[in-house]
Order: sequence, then C-alpha cells, then structure tokens
Amino acid sequence: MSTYSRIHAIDVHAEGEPGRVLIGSHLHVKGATMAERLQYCEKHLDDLRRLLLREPRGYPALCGALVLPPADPAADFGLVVLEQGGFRPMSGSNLICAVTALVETGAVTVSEPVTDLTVDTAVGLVRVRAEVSGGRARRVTFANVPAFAVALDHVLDLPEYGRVPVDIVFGGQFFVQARAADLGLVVEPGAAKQLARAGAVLRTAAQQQFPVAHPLNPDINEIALTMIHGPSPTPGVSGRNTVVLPNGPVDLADPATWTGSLDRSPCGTGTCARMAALHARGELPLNTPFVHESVIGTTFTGTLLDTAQVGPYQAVLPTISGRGWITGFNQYVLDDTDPFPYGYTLGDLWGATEQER
Ligand SMILES: O=C(O)[C@H]1NCC[C@@H]1O
Repeated sequence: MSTYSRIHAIDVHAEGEPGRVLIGSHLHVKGATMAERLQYCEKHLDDLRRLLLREPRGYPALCGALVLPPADPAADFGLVVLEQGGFRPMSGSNLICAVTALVETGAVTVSEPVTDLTVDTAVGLVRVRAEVSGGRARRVTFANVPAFAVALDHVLDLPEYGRVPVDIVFGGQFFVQARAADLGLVVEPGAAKQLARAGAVLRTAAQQQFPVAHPLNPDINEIALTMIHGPSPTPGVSGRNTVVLPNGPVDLADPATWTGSLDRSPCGTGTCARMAALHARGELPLNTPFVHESVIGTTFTGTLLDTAQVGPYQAVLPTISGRGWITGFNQYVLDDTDPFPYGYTLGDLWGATEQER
C-alpha cells in the first residue's frame, strides 16, 4: 500500500506574480534567528522547495512563501521565500501573497479598515499595513529593510551583449540592474524571451565578476536576480521593468542555457533596489511616489521615507504598496511511490532538464 504526504498551500498572486503560501506547515525549522532558519531551509528543505515549485506541481514562474513562527517576539510571523533559484531572505510579491493569505483566512488577528503586522525575515523586521474591508486584503504596504547601492555604472563584460554598465544593488536581495536600451531591448511582453535570455547572462556574469556580501549578514552573498528597466509609455508611471529569475543553471559558454522566467509583478525587492540606485544618483528624492510597472502592466508604488547607514553603505528606507489575490486553496500530495519526489524540469520550458529521482 502506498502512503501520501499532504501539503496544504494557498496559491496567491501579487500583481500577477504567483506565490504558493505555506501556512501551518508544522515543519520544524530550527534556528534562533530568521537568518539561521533560512540556512536551515537551504540545508534541509530543498527537496520540499523543488517538489512544490517544479513540475508536475509547479511551473517555471512559480515562487513560494513559507510562513513560520517568528524568531523575534516583536513580529507576528516569520517569512522564508522559495524561488526557483533557491531560498531567499525577502521578496515583495511573496510577502504580499503571504499577508493576503493570512488576512483572508483569518490566520492572523484582523482589524478593519487596517491590519498592522510585523514580519520577521533573515534581513530584518518588515512592518506591514494591510488595508482590509469585508475580510479581504485590498492593498498591502510594507516598509522594507534598508536598500542600498553597492556600485553604480559598473561595466560588465558579457558574451554577445558586450560591455554593459550595471548597478549592483540590494533591496532585500542583491540585484544586478541594467537599462534595456544598453542590451538592445525594450521591456515589452513581446520581448519576454529575449529579456529572460539577457537577464540570465547578466546575472551569471555579475556573479562571476562582482562578489557581494550584506554587511550585517555576510551569508547573504549572492546576486540573486537581474532587473532590466526602461521608460514606460503609460501616463502616471515612473518606469517599467522586468526581473529575470533563474530556473536552471546558466553556462556563459553555452547560449542554449541562457534562459529564465520573468517576474510577472513589478518586483518589490527589485523596485526598492532600483529606488536606492536612483536616489544615490540624485534622481529620486525622499517622499516622492515611484510607480513601477511590470512587463504585464501591473504596478507597485514605492516611496523612500528616509536614509540610513548599513555598514559602509548609504541606504534608504523604502516602502512598497501592491495588491494580492488568492487563486486557490490546494492540497498537494506526494505518494511514496511517485518516481519524482523532488519534481523535475525539462528543457522545453526550463533552463535545463533535471530528472533526479
Ligand atoms: O517582488 C519581489 O521582490 C519578487 N518577485 C519575485 C522575485 C522577487 O522575489
């Protein structure tokens, strides 16, 4: 007789970006701090991440949010983010997905018209304000951890694209950010494949050519994502961007591996990082709304509230505001006879084929 493991998840999207939210998972994630718990997930829960995000249960654009008890008693819950590239300390869209799921299922104490929450993450506490009416989270605004520019206009050497100036910036994760025009691209849905391709090259080259480490948490030391940005023709919008998430290993010598998946949302951590770069250039003052549009036309609104110091870096304190919608209440199953307990990827949709059993 075969047996099943069952995993309950609430599927949500934040301005188009899907996040599979795990609440009450009963996972014993060990660690005195969220930074230690993130490391525990990396060491012990990667099978679960792959099972949920890959085929046949997941798809390349899918992310996830693991809701945990907070390590800091000042917080309401702890958050560890699951992406195709690995576990992550923070994510704007996934935080909005988690808050939407928690509020709308009554898993946190909800008050209308505003529910205030504090989220414990591996990079610090994040204060959240959810606008709630009729039991629904209509809008989620969060005050992110400090964002800062590590380098502006650093020139990367890229195969095919040549020498391209980039910003290396932190907004809850480390980003390499480049202008679309410098890659011969525009940020439009019709260019999705070319944007994903360029994003994969930029991230891999940045990882090889520009080591990073967060001054307060040196274990956060990976350029996780690429942002490609440009102007927007939409009235009232400050700029358009897409973030490229890896969904398989990339080899700069093998163009067949230059793939990834585009963030369907305007990317919360990426927008914070982008605002930090603009502020460092004197192009975005404090208290000025920055409306960032995704490749599918959804928006997050960011604002810089103040400045701060993070180790040697001049930082800014950003807020991001956006909306989430529940798309499903699901129970995923792993049968112990299933030949793919870690899921799998196939090169038609993904960066690489991986069918480890
Ligand atoms: O909003 C964000 O921050 C993210 N969306 C998917 C990739 C990033 O984590």
